[in-house]
Amino acid sequence: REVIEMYAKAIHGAAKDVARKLAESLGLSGDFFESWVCQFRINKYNFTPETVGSSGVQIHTDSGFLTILQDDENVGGLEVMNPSGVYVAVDPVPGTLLINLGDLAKAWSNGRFRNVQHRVQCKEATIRISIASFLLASNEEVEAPPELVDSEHPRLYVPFTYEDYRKLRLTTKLQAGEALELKRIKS
Ligand SMILES: O=C(O)CCC(=O)C(=O)O
Ligand SMILES: [Fe+2]
Repeated sequence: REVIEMYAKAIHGAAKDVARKLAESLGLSGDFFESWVCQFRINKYNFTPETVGSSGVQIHTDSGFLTILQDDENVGGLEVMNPSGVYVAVDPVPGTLLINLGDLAKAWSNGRFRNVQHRVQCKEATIRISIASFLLASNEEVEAPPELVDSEHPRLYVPFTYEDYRKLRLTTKLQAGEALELKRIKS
């Protein structure tokens, strides 16, 4: 329990650091993510000879701002979709963490960041374990800061809370980023 608490605290801090640096890369400074929360999921895949070649996790985007993934060091299978729509395998690199951006990053950045689609394929009949830590918003509404909105970059999405958005993804079963388009401001 102590180890998990330490891990959680460190990852939460790292997630907020990375988010702040991403904001800085857009020329913004400020405490945008200070109150944002982190959620963890330990994924265990019981891959068998029958599941080889099939999907362990279907194609999806993560709903939060960013995900820090501690992937299984021995068992590959993660694939991300590149901008041309081609799956690219992300082979495990021991001792590293992987970061990918989710739907909130696209909304918050007014479309500048991309919510990357990914899936997990079963490559071999073995147990695969990964730890995904998601940086999610606080209770407040997520909206692009005014600096990212101008006449050339009109506001793309209505402000929404993460809770509201999570429910939308669940009820519509749109897991690959399409739910965000339901929040798009019609022009
Ligand atoms: O297990 C993995 O490598 C990825 C898991 C994942 O995409 C997720 O938990 O959202
Ligand atoms: Fe994911």
